[in-house]
This record gives sequence, C-alpha cells and structure tokens, in this order.
Amino acid sequence: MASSEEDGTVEGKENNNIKKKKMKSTLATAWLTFYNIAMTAGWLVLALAMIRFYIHKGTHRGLYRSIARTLKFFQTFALVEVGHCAIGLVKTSVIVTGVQVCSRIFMVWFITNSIRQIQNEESVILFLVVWTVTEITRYSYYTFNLLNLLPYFIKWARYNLFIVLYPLGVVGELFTIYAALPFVRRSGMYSMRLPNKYNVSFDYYYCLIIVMLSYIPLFPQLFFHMLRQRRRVLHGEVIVEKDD
Ligand SMILES: CCCCCCCCCCCCC/C=C/C(=O)SCCNC(=O)CCNC(=O)[C@H](O)C(C)(C)COP(=O)(O)OP(=O)(O)OC[C@H]1O[C@@H](n2cnc3c(N)ncnc32)[C@H](O)[C@@H]1OP(=O)(O)O
Repeated sequence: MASSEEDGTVEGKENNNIKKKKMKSTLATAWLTFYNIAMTAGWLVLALAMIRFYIHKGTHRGLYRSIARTLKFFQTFALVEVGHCAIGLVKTSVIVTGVQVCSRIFMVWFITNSIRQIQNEESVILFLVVWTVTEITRYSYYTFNLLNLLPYFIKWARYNLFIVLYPLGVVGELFTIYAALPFVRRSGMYSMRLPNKYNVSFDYYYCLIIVMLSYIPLFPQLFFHMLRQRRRVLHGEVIVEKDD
C-alpha cells in the first residue's frame, strides 16, 4: 500500500513540504547557534587578550598589534551576517546590517591595519573596547535566544548598552580616521594621480573625509533602527520594517 507521500495526493505533498520546512528550520537554527557561539567565543578571546595585555604591559601602546589578527578574522567573518539577512535566515535589514559590517571592516582593514602610525591612538582603544563589549553582548543574546534560555539581563544589555556604546564607538572611529588624515595625505596611499594609464585620479585623503561626513546621515539610521528594535523587544511594540 503506497504511503500518502508516495501516492502524490495533495495531502501527501503538503506533508512533504512541511517536513522539508522543518528540516530547513532545524538546519538554520543549528547553523546560527554554532555561528553565534563561535562569534561570542571569538570576541571573548579578544576581550581577554586585551585585558591580559594591559595588565602585563600597563599601557595600551602595542595593544592593537597584539590582537590585530583575531580582530581581523572575527570582524571580517561577520560579513556572513549580510548573507544571513539576504537569504532570509534572520529577519533583519540587509542594508542596515551591510552598512554596519562594512563600516567595521573598513575601519579594521583600510584605516587601522593600513596605517601603523595611528594604531596606538587612544581612539583605537576606545572603539576596540566598545566593539568588543557590544559584540559579546549581541552574539550571546542571539545564542541564548536561539536556545530559549535568554536571561533578562542579556536582553536588557542588548537593547540598552547601545544607547551609550554606539555614540562612543562612532567617536572612536571618527577620531581614528581624523588622526589618519595627515599620514594619508603625506604618503598618498591608495591614491592615483594623473596622468596614469587609466586616466583616472583618486585621492584617498578626500575619500576619508567623505567617509567621515557619511556618518552624519548613516549613523542615525542605524541608531534609530536599534531604538525601534528596543521598543519592539522590550516594550512589545509592533514595528514593520521594510528594506527600503
Ligand atoms: C566601503 C566604505 C564603507 C564605509 C562606511 C562608512 C559609513 C559608516 C556609517 C555608520 C557608522 C556606524 C559606526 C558603528 C559603530 C559601532 O558599531 S560602535 C559599537 C556599538 N554598536 C552597536 O551597538 C551596534 C551593533 N550592531 C548591531 O546591533 C547590528 O549590526 C545591527 C545590524 C546594527 C542591528 O542588528 P539587528 O539584527 O538588525 O537587530 P537585532 O534586534 O539584534 O536582530 C533582529 C532580528 O534578527 C535576529 N538576528 C540577527 N542576527 C542574528 C544572528 N546572528 N543569529 C540569530 N538571530 C539573529 C534577531 O534575533 C532578531 O530576531 P527577532 O528577535 O525574532 O526579531
């Protein structure tokens, strides 16, 4: 006797689709749980390395170089999250996540890692500490949320600490870019002067000034997105976000 799935009835096909959706959901949850645990662990390793460096050396000078490899790996790996949004694995804005992740990767690779002279700036330590506290909170929130074991203090931290940490992080990033300007101007790094075989000129110095100015319209978008998330999660407001 053929089972209902095999006899091709409407009910059988529906059962098959339900089984496929359940399998996809289980795989998605398993992947996201693994990803968030790994990212929580990575940022915790970074935090412990920074604390150990400061206790051992008694100064922040040289701290960036001591954690650069770990930072570059875990911050770059966060690009995966743009994919999570794009394929619908998580319900959040691709644009907001993309701007957030790209701004971090830009800061790590095209500013701090590229210009050694600014790596000991206090502003670098400021954004590193802020990023680390933020990401440990964020990824542990996602992890416990997926495991249905979410302590309230982590939920509270996830949707309240950003109110202070976000502006602090932006200050650290902007001061770091500002500190880099003289070195970029003097070295002409990442720039192309005319004449050249491409007949194109590009000045990284002015690009950085544009990036700094772009914080003015872009940061509020991210910050207000987090405030909307905060109202939704902590106060149960129904908020419809479209990926405009
Ligand atoms: C090429 C040059 C580029 C240069 C660009 C320059 C312009 C720069 C302008 C912008 C300046 C930004 C500067 C940034 C500074 C800092 O970051 S300082 C540190 C402080 N920062 C923060 O606090 C923000 C941290 N970032 C985030 O929170 C995110 O990146 C976010 C995208 C901004 C917001 O996250 P989002 O996911 O949208 O909100 P949540 O409420 O956390 O989640 C929504 C739902 O999605 C689920 N989810 C998301 N990710 C996951 C995951 N990994 N695993 C599982 N689930 C996930 C989450 O659970 C929510 O689901 P529901 O609860 O069911 O709704």
